[in-house]
Amino acid sequence: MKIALLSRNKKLYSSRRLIEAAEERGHEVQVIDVLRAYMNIASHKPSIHYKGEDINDVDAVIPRIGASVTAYGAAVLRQFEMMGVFPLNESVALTRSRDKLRSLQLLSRKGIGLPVTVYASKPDDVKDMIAMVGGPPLVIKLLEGTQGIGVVLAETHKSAESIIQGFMGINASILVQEYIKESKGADIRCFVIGGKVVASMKRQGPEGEFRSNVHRGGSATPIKITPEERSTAVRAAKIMGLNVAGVDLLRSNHGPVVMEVNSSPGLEAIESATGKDIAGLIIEYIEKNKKFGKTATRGKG
Ligand SMILES: Nc1ncnc2c1ncn2[C@@H]1O[C@H](COP(=O)(O)OP(=O)(O)OP(=O)(O)O)[C@@H](O)[C@H]1O
Ligand SMILES: [Mg+2]
Ligand SMILES: [Mg+2]
Repeated sequence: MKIALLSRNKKLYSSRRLIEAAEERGHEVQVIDVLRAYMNIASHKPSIHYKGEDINDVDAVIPRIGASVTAYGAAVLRQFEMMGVFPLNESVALTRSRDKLRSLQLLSRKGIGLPVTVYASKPDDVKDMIAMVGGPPLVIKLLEGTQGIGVVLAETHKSAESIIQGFMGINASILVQEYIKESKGADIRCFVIGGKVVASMKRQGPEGEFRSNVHRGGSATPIKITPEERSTAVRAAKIMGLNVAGVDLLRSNHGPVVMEVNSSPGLEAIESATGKDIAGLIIEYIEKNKKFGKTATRGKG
């Protein structure tokens, strides 16, 4: 089959591995930088052009769309869906997962365990907000943060208030969250493909750091997860509508809680921690499941 890989950089580990795994299995991969793709929005005749070429012979599309190009990338993916091309993850699920509030709301309505979380833009009553998550210590997160940047632990009322006021002062939307102390600076990444957890790793922050992000010096090791963790990860991916997802969990006293669900989970850490051929499993999933027009929304968004 012919696979379109939506990626801005084919030299990145995850892109390289997906290309390698597809080619090993005799497939052809075309890498498309979404920002350079252009689309004809003609009635009943959707098309995508890339570098002067009409892309009309693709069987499946793998989105690896960076957070900064989510909207345009999702439009390109949606165009493929309108053409009947099978997406590894569909555009609706991708945009859902990129919106932290929408994700938490979707997960909460299905009863997935979550850290107690309050969202705010311009709260008048900061003290009430702090009380809602059970008081300090608590975690304050910039909604736009990534790689652990913009995630702060406030240990006292005073520091919580001043950090929240500081973020409000620069008009940043924030999440205030119960601090899961029991997780001891570690989180669990469950890699889900087609409703199964195919690999999982524990990420542990360095001594004295509550954030486990590999970019903040965290280390990754394989971990055996519990049946409850497994079913939580699988359900979370399903609720988001993702065929492939990286579900991040914290081990709390009240069971596994989901921190976030990633629609383009990286392959490097999980493959090197577990030694598993995740890229190969993704291509296999496409081989088994690709079907013309097989999406929940057929590009309706
Ligand atoms: N409520 C919490 N309790 C305990 N630890 C937390 C909590 N929230 C976050 N952490 C720790 O901080 C790390 C970073 O938080 P989070 O994943 O929410 O932000 P991020 O990694 O910057 O965002 P993104 O994953 O979207 O790029 C987590 O991996 C986890 O180790
Ligand atoms: Mg994270
Ligand atoms: Mg993330």
